[in-house]
Amino acid sequence: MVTLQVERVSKLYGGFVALQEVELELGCGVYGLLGPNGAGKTTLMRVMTDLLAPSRGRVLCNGRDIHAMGADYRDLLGYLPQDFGVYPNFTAEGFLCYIARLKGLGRAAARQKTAELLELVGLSDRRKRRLGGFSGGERQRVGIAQALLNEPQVLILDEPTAGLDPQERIRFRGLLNRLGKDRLVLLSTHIVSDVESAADQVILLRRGQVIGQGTPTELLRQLEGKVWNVPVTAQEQEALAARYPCSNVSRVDGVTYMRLIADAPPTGRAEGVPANLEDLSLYHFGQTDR
Ligand SMILES: Nc1ncnc2c1ncn2[C@@H]1O[C@H](COP(=O)(O)OP(=O)(O)OP(=O)(O)O)[C@@H](O)[C@H]1O
Repeated sequence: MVTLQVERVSKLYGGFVALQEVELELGCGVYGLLGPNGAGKTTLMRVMTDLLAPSRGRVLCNGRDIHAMGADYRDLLGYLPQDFGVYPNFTAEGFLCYIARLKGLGRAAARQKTAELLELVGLSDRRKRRLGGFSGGERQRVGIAQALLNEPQVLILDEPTAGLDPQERIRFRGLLNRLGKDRLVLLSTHIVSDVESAADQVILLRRGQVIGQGTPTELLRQLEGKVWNVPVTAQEQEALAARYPCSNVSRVDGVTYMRLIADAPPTGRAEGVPANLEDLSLYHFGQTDR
């Protein structure tokens, strides 16, 4: 089983602290790195791929410093960068074969691996089509396939769901579940629903610091007894919004409900409800997807 340990990693860009004393221990499974824009997710992932040197601290894979491991680490690693670009004139099959050859696979092995991965990401029927005509979701799937060419034990995906439509997101979650069974998968996102159903563990990153790590259930325990569904009148709505963080407003049978985070019931009609990750994101980051 593979493990990754991030040991007191800090990263400074000039005087700006992008990561501060980050400590993490990861094993097999799917980890969702959740944080608002600018929290330091890409920086942390680049440090964990050994593409970026930390200012302080180090990352260990199975107990060995990844920088000292060099090519040995890259053999274990698959990476989908945030700005994954494709060559529009390549077919899906041609592109993957090309990357496979660059990664050192022989011609026959490259073909076989390409066919296998196109099947895994559900693109076999589109293998002869040019990438230039692919949708955002199809392109991301090609990106994931290229990251899997060397059968990595560590798979790092930076914002893999960017630009996916709802259908593609669901499909992507299924793929992640399969991939996380026997390897370490770390994906970053600022979209709460991405980690809600796909991640075994969630890592919360805010202003370069890890402010929480655990299963969604463990993290949600912090909010027990603090989330309220409150029926409101038009007059109440503004005053309550100014006073409490609001993770949702809904309308049912002509009544408006606000979902509020507060230590005590905000009004006499407030009903306590179980917290979800959307509430947690609002609580920690002051923002939701909505
Ligand atoms: N090369 C750089 N030089 C200076 N500052 C940088 C550099 N790269 C990133 N930063 C800053 O460091 C902070 C963290 O950036 P990073 O890209 O890691 O965040 P992120 O959580 O991935 O955000 P996003 O979701 O927007 O990609 C940001 O404030 C960013 O402006």
